[in-house]
Amino acid sequence: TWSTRPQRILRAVQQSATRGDPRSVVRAIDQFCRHKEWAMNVGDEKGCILDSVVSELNPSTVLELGTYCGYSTVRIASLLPPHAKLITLEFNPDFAAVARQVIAWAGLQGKVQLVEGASGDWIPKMKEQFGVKTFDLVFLDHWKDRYLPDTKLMEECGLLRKGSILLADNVICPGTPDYLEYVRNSPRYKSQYFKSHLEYTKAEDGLEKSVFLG
Ligand SMILES: CNc1ncnc2c1ncn2[C@@H]1O[C@H](/C=C/CNC(=O)c2cc(-c3ccc(F)cc3)cc(O)c2O)[C@@H](O)[C@H]1O
Ligand SMILES: [Mg+2]
Repeated sequence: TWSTRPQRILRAVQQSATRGDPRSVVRAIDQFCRHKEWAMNVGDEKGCILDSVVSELNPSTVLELGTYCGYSTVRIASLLPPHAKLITLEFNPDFAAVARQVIAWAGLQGKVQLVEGASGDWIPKMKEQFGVKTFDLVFLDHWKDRYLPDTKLMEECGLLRKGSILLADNVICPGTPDYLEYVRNSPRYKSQYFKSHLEYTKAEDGLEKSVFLG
């Protein structure tokens, strides 16, 4: 096959979605991944939970760990208030290149800063590089064994404030047991599980929403 799956997802967006219309970009990716090729986007069912958390919080500063093709980046950015900023980290240059084009097709490049690099390297530099004080919302959707170390790193770097929300994908499938144990047992978090399904399937999965208590 001449292309990669992310490139085929981008082509589906360019062929089926309307430029500047984020909802049509989300729909095009969901259609492609449900009917043509499965891909690890948060998907439409968990995506609605993501949308409700973002809309309720109305965050000014958002961090996303693991951009992949930019599906959740587009969902989140399309719901942000005018001056809000979303920083999304992606260390695979091919995925980052696709995500940039998906985000641009949705017309959201003004709200999104896609940073090519590893979360472990960039989290300690957020304040000095991007003038970020703290994040109102962090969406974790990168390597599952990195959720916990990166959460501890964000705490150590002072990037979380009383009331910051961590929203984690895949806490059941593939699963993030050490992270779940931490946020559910630490006195510094109030955690809540939103039961759903693995994107485009009937398997159980869910999002964990954890409020940092300071
Ligand atoms: C470690 N620091 C990092 N810094 C920056 N980017 C990072 C990154 N780790 C990973 N990434 C990037 O995030 C993305 C990785 C996501 C990992 N996600 C999954 O493995 C995943 C996997 C499944 C899945 C579920 C069931 C199954 F049978 C097969 C797969 C479902 C999901 O929703 C998933 O999110 C890639 O784009 C990768 O390049
Ligand atoms: Mg995921």
